[in-house]
Amino acid sequence: MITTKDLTKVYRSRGREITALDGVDLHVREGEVYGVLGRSGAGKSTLIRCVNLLERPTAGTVIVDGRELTALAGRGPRAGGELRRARTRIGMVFQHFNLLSSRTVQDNVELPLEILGLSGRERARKALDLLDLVGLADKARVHPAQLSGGQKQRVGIARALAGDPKVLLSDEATSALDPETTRSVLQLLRDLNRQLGLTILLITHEMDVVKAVCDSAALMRGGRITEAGTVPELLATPGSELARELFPVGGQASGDDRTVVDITFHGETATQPVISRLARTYTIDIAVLGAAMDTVAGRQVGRMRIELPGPFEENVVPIGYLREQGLGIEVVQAPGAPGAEGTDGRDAAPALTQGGGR
Ligand SMILES: Nc1ncnc2c1ncn2[C@@H]1O[C@H](COP(=O)(O)OP(=O)(O)OP(=O)(O)O)[C@@H](O)[C@H]1O
Repeated sequence: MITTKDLTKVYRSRGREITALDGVDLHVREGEVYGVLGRSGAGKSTLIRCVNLLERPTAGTVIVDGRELTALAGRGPRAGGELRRARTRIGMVFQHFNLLSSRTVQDNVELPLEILGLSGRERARKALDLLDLVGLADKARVHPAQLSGGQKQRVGIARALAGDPKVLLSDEATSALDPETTRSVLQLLRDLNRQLGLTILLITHEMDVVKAVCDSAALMRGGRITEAGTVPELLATPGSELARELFPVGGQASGDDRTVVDITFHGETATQPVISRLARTYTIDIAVLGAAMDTVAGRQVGRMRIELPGPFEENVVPIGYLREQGLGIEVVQAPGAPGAEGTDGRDAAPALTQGGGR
C-alpha cells in the first residue's frame, strides 16, 4: 500500500546540508498497522511528511496505493491538482491535533469535505457519521477548547477520515496524551484498521505503542532504516534491537565462566516444557536469570534469560537443542566462544525512548 524507494531528503539551511533521509526503502502492506520508531532526529517526521509529499523528497520515489506521488508532484501546472486529489486518500493525524479553535467540532470535520466540494447537507451527514464512529456524536456543536486531549485527537481522526482514505498517517498522535487516553486512542486506531481495512503508518518514540497496535515495525537511525519486519519476525531475530526494546529481559550472570542465553517463546513453543527437558536430557543445572510474558501484537510471547554452567564450548549441544525446538535464541555471554569479545550482552542497549517528544 505504501512503498518508498531510495527516498532521500537533504535540507539546506544556512549553508549547511542535513541529510534527514538517506535512501529509505519502506514497504507497508495493505491493512497493516506499521510503526516507525527511532530517537529524536532519526528522520521519522521527515519520512512521514515525504510519504504524502507535504515535504518534497530530494530523490527517490513514493508510491501509495499504486500511484507514484513523486511523479504527480513534478508534472507541470496541473500536477498540484492531481497531487491534492491523491492526497485526499491519505489521512493525517498530528501530535497537537491542529484543530481550528474558532470552528465547532462538526465544522472542523467538515473542512476537508468543503475542499472536496460536497454540499452542505452531504457534509453534515458525513461529519456526523464520522463523529459517531469515533464516539463523539454528542460533541458536534461544541468548540475544541471544551474537549479533553483524547477527545480532540478523536476529532482529528474523524477529520482525517473525511476523504475516505485508504491510508492513515499518524505523527506521534498519542505522545501529548496521558497513558489511559493513549490506550483508548490506540484502541480506536486498531478498531478503524479492522473495521475499515485502513492501512496505518505511525511514527512514535514509544515502544508501548508498537506493542499495543503494530503488526510491523521499523527502526530508524541517522536517516536510514536499520531493522524492519513483522513484530513476530523481529522477536525471532537474534540480535534485533527492536525485539530487545520491545521485550526486555534483565538478569546478570552469576560468574564469568557461565554461558548466558536469551530465549524467545512464541506460538506453540510458548506452551512446551523446554527448559525442564533440556535440564533432563543433558543433566545440567539451569538458572533462570530473568523472564517475562507479554502480549505483543495480540500474541502471547515469552522471554527468558537462562544461565548454563561452563564456557560456550561445553554448551554448544544444549544450545543447538534449543534452536531445534524452534525457539528464538540469542547468546548474550559466551566465554571461550570464537570471537567471544563483544558477545557479552549484559550492557543492555540504551533505551530508544529518550527525549522523543517535540
Ligand atoms: N525543515 C528543516 N530544515 C532543516 N533541517 C531539518 C528540517 N526538518 C528536520 N530537519 C533535520 O532533519 C533531521 C531529522 O528530523 P526529523 O524531525 O525528521 O526527526 P524525528 O526522528 O522526527 O525527530 P523527533 O522525534 O524529534 O521529531 C534532524 O537532524 C533535523 O534537525
